Amino acid sequence: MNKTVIGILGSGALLASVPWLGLPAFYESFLYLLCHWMILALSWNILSGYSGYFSFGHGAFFGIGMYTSAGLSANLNWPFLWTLPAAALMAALLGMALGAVVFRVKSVRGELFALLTLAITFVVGTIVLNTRIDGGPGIYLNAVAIPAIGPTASSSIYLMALIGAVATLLISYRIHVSRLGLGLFAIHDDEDVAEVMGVPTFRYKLLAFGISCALAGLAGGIHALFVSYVTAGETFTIVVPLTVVLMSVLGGTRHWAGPAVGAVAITCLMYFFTAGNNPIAGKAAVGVILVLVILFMPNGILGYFLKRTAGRRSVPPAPSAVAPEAAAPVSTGKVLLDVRELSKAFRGVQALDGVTLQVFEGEILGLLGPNGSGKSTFINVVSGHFPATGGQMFFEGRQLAGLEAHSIAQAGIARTYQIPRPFAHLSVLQNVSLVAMFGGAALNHEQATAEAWKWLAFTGLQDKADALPDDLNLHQRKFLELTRALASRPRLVLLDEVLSGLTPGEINEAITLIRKIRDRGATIVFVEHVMRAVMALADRVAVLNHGKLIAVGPAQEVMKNADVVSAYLGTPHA
Ligand SMILES: Nc1ncnc2c1ncn2[C@@H]1O[C@H](COP(=O)(O)OP(=O)(O)OP(=O)(O)O)[C@@H](O)[C@H]1O
Repeated sequence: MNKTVIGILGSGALLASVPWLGLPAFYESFLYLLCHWMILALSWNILSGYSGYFSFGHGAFFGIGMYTSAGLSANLNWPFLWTLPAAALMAALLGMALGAVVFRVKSVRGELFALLTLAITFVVGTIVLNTRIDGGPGIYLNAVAIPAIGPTASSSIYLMALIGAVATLLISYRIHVSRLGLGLFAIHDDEDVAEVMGVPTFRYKLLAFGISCALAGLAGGIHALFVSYVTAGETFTIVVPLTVVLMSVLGGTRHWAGPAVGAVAITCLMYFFTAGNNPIAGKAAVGVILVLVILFMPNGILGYFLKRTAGRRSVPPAPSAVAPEAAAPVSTGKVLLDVRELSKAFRGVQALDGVTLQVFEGEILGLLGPNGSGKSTFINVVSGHFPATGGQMFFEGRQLAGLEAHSIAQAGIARTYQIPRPFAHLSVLQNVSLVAMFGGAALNHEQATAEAWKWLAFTGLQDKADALPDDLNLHQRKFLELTRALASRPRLVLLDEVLSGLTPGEINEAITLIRKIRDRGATIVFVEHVMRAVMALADRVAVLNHGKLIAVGPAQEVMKNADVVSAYLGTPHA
């Protein structure tokens, strides 16, 4: 068991002793509220903070939990503790049913997702109010037997919330340090790239949403007993989502404990002002503090302090990683990628028009063509970034058309982007190790980090391992794209204009590097406008024009082809 888990369990055990200290009941209800808001804020953060899908629907899932526990215990006489798993399950089912539809639609991201989840709160509230679930007068829980966990009724409710808070902290922490957490942070920064790098984005979002909703449902279930009277009007409001967003942003959404810090800070502040008969002043104070935090601590209180202490800590030296051993180039003549009649249309633009092309194992194939001829689209379709509109693609005999992008990455195809698209909030090392974990190499956390160091040494970026992508210059960002592609140990690498924007010296360096990549056993398809690089590297070239393949063969021959000359220079005027 690691120190963090021991710390969480130890603090929980200490707080669990409070009911036996003989303190006034006031302390228990105050501690109850702290735990209650901690569960809600931490659970919201698991989807919204980690993956960036801002949900305003937490009130709906919390409310479903409240009504499930209230209905089952007060109307159907279930023992109260039995109602809690049901509350969590009902909330999770609603969340996952919603996610199963919404997460498939690319356009429902950002503010649209927030609005949609807010609308769900009101829809669920209206249904509950106008059906037998509530029926109008609400549900009373006065007659429900409170499970005797502590010495008194109020201490029992507090202990239930404490157990929930400890469990939520443990779950939040475990997700943060797991593959799921890393995948969610990648989704936060660039979901499309995360998918292309091998992260199963749909499954991860759905799982995070399910866990988040289940915990909100649990908090709702316990809260039903705490308030002992449940009404739709007070449950399905904007208060819960707004408060948890404030708490999480205040504490820091990128840290597993940030929302807990925010929950403690805001609950204490509100309690302080309410106890002094100044609840309005308390709300104003929370607002002012939040504005100050957003302005001066954009990563929240915890993010701010962690950054400061990290700055003071000496950065551990990079392990003495050596670049991977060179494997013998494999030029077997075997077809690695077999593309047949591939087409892609974008509303009226036929970007690829029946392209048939074979890529042989161990070769470097240059993909050429004038601007807008379909080169990047070819890479986008083969890597699964865009679905094809027609045709077939076989990689090592396996059909790629119809596969999701993460499955294509896991099959052994890696790519770079013409304009580098690193994960902005992950360090250079994390950017590379993430791909080693999720891509074709499928390594565990430790192996992936070691693999990332090796490839950073190979591309000369090891001194930048702790930097954020924004701190890199263009040359380094292009090399980071390359390093990420290599860390997945791909059998096919698709390079999209890695040389554009580089100086002549940097281009020479990149040419040497691309040769080394092939010498390590990978097959390369590269899109390039820098002709001296094409001539120096390519075994064969293929030329596209208006989405059609017009020539393929050795570079010297193809560049003399009349169709190619006219595609680049135009047809001579009579
Ligand atoms: N996402 C998109 N939506 C609509 N049209 C697109 C999209 N991506 C590409 N296109 C269109 O498809 C055609 C081919 O574009 P593509 O980017 O593949 O060309 P390219 O050969 O890579 O060009 P360049 O050398 O300038 O990068 C162009 O007409 C382009 O405008």
